[in-house]
Order: sequence, then structure tokens, then C-alpha cells
Amino acid sequence: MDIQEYFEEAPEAGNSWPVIGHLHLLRGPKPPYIILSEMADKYGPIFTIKMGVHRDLIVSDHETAKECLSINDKAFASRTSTLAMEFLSYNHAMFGFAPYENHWHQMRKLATLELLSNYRLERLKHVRESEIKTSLKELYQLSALGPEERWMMIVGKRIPSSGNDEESEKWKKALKDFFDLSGKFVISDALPFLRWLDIGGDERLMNKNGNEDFMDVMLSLAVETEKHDADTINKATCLAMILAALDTTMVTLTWAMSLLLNNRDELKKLQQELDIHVGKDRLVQESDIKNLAYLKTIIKETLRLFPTGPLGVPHESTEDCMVSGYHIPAGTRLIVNISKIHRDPQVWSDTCEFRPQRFLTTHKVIDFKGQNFELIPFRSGPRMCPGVSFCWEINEKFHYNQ
Ligand code: HEM
Repeated sequence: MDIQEYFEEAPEAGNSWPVIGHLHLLRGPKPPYIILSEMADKYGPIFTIKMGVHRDLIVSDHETAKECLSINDKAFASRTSTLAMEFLSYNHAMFGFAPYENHWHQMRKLATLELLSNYRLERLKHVRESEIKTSLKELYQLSALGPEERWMMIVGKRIPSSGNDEESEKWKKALKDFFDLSGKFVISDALPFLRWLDIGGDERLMNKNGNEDFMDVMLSLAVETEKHDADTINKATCLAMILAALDTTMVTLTWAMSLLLNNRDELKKLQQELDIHVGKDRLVQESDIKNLAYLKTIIKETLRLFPTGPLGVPHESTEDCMVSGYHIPAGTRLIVNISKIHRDPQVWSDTCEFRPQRFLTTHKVIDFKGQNFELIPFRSGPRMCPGVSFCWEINEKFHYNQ
């Protein structure tokens, strides 16, 4: 089907907005980020679409993304509220989907300090070597574990020894359901007054999913905020960490493997690096990572080509602001087309090719820590992925310090 079947142009003359299209449905054979990239080719790096009563600002180049995520970072720091999020995130108790309010501040601080920071890794120094494993490798293993073990591992209490097949299947299904439903834009999100009809039965399904416990063991932290009780916060927070960490890293590693297998020269270069710094007699360890410069370029190039969230997670503005000279009112949803930015021919040569070498030469200074808006797989600003340092540099720092 052609893109025209999903939306029709309806430019609104005489207002200060760039281009307005009425997007009826973002469902169909083409993924939304492709549709939005095609629209960007037509309308430029900043335009809006209207979905029912909501207006979305679509940003597709790094300069405009910088304006939104750096200059106007506070204005755009909140999240949109959809039906899926209401049910699946325990009514926004999951801080990744919470509005930019006190609850988000508290929980993000807690998660960053207690799970993802140098401070936590420093504490782990005193734990046995085999227990210093709350890292990508363990998160990768999570899908094979029972819920109690998963939680114990995440809070760093002990490392599980074995998985359980039936439990693991249940967990995989729960994960799949979550991601299927969380991306769902249901009719009542656009037209809230139709919610009571529950067209398509989405609400019933989300409600069922939301009531199922993902975790059997609750964190005993007695943190409560004005909006949520401690049990809800515990469930929501540990689920948020698992959901955010698991799929993203697995998908990235799968893409990296696939790109390497399809680019044998790059694979050979990586093998040479491994032969030099690790040798053939043992497996790679986390402490080797600091010596594996080429491996890092491969991860960067993989995240450039295939960011796990090509459109990121939508934000919502809580105050009026100006972007590219346009007045953007409070309540506008922001979608940053990361995929389009990562393939901008004005920034990258051979945009669709796998060229890790560029990060040692022409793009040596470009990193994804949120300062270079040309490469933002973890985005930038206050809502930037808190897992970025956990995945990458903290491990390095930790090993440098040892
Ligand atoms: C390849 C790996 C990963 C990628 C590409 C990635 C990417 C992202 C992106 C694009 C966002 C949305 C940022 C925004 O809204 O501006 C995000 C949010 C988040 N990520 Fe990650 N992520 C990865 C791994 C992880 C890991 C390992 C963890 C935790 C251990 C994690 C935890 C989170 C959390 C909690 C949020 C929500 C932050 C908030 O709303 O305040 N992520 N991630």
C-alpha cells in the first residue's frame, strides 16, 4: 500500500506551524519511522501531524533535535499519556513513562544511584568476582530466568544458577505482549470520548496484561510518592529496568552480529583485534573491553544504522517554547526521528553502509553520550537513557579503577 493511504495533506494556512498533515492511522505494512522519514523528505526536518485531537511535532535533523532536547530540554521532558501506558505502566508508576514530576525525579534518581551508577559498581568491588556481573551479559541472560532470580540479580543480591523453561516461556510471552501493546496507538488515544466503546478490544487486553504480575518478588524499599504506593512503585520500577534493558541490548547485539556476518572484512578486523588483545585461548572478559577500540566502533555503527528505538520514546511539552522559529504550545508531543538523523547524508557518507572505521577517522569525535546530536541512539537531555553509562563507560571506568 502507498503512503498516501495513511494520511492526507491538509495544510493549515495562516498559522505559525510548519506543515500540518492529518495522519489517520500509523498502521500498515510500512513501519511508522519509514512513513515519517518519507514525510520528512517531502516536508523538511520539522513538521507536525495531527492524530485526532493531538498534535505531534516530528523532528528529523540533528540541529532541530538539539533545539528540542538541549535548549528546550525542560519544556519537552514529559511523556505522553496513552491508554497503553496507563495500563501497562501501572498508571505511570513506571518512571520511564511517568510525567516530568516529582515521582519521575525520585525514581530516576533512585534507579540511577542504586542500579546504574559508579557508586553501585564501587560497592560491588567488595563482592566476590563471580557476583560482579550486573552487566549486559547478565541482562542478556535474564530472559532464561525465573522471576525471583531475575529480581535478585537486578538488585544485586545473588546471581542465579539455572533457568526454568516453562517460566522462561511465560516471561518471553509477557515481554512480547508488553512491546506489542505499548506501541499501540488505539482509537481512543486520538478521540478520547470514544474510549467507552473499546473499539478492537485493546483496553480489555491491556487491562488483563496490566493486572498480571511480572515479578513475584517485590523490592522491600518503602519508597512512596504522592501518587503511588510502595508496592506499585517496586513492581513498576523493576519491570521498567528489565523491559528497558533487555530488548534494547539483545536487538543491538543481534544487529551487530548480522552486520558483521554480512561484512566479512569488518569481521576479520575485529577478529584480529581480539587475537591481539585477548588471544585464542580464552573468552573475552569485561576487563578486555577497554582495549577493544574496533569493537566500540562496531557498536557505534550498529546503533547508528539500527537504533533500537528509531523514533525514541515520545515526549510531551509542558510549556510553550520556540523551535526553529516556530511557536510550539504546551501539550505538543515530540517525536524525534532518530533513524532519519542517523542517516543524514549531510553528516554521514555512505549513509546506509556499515562503516565502523568512520569512528576512527572522519567521525572520531562523535560519541553517543548526548552531546553530539548527529548520533543519539540513547537520545539526550533529562530523559536520556540512564542505561547508556551502565552499558558502556561505567564498565570501562570500573575496570580502569580496579
Ligand atoms: C542498546 C541499548 C539501549 C538503547 C539503544 C536504549 C535507548 C533508550 C532510548 C532511546 C530511551 C528514550 C530516551 C528519551 O525518551 O529521551 C531510553 C530510555 C530508558 N532506558 Fe534505555 N536503551 C538501552 C539500554 C538500556 C539499559 C541497559 C537500561 C537499564 C539497565 C535502560 C534503561 C532505560 C530507562 C529506565 C529509560 C527511561 C528513562 C526516563 O524516561 O527517564 N536502557 N533508552
